[in-house]
Amino acid sequence: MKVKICGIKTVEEAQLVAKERPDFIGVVLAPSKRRVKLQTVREITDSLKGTGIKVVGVYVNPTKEEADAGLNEGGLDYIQFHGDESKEFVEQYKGHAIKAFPSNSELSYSERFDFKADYILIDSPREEYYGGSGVTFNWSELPLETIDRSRLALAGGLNPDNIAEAAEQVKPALIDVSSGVETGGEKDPDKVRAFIKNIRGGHND
Ligand SMILES: O=C(O)c1ccccc1NCC(=O)[C@H](O)[C@H](O)COP(=O)(O)O
Repeated sequence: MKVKICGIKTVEEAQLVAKERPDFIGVVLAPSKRRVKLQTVREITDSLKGTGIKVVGVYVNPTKEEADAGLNEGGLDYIQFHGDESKEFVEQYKGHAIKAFPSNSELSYSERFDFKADYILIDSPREEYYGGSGVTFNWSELPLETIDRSRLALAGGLNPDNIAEAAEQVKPALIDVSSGVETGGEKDPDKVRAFIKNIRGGHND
């Protein structure tokens, strides 16, 4: 099970979180209290070179120019499409694509998994925010027997206290968290450590 710590805002925060050895770090380029500039993204990706940690840029309905600039100028490994992007748009980024859907999407699970993205991320229900809301949904609504669990990414209100149960119940390929490992709006290394430990059964490796 891979882990993504999302909403990193500075090189310093990236370095602190990297010590806990997540598989992915996320930076938000969409309108958000966590939004960062492309220049900062480049500084973060440069600072993580050689660590093996992949950097994911989170966008809501980007243009092709914006997504391409994220990969080429920002040095991103993946683009996370967190809006209402079409199948055709997302497919252009196969090999570098995460497609997020709110748990209350109008699309069926089978339609969501028809998107040719590397991961299909199921997040909190869409209400006020597109993402990073810290709101949990009922994991038992996921049709685990019929979806491609090797591409399933789980997010939405996860934290060090509920992650062991979520991981055990859902067994996704990727787990994504933001609010649940923050204190006062900043990433909290102790919470990140506890979160990853509770997924990896006591080992941070
Ligand atoms: O984090 C944001 O502010 C954000 C804003 C707009 C679109 C997506 C956003 N975050 C995407 C993520 O990948 C979060 O990690 C995911 O939504 C889970 O967030 P949380 O419930 O806070 O753990």
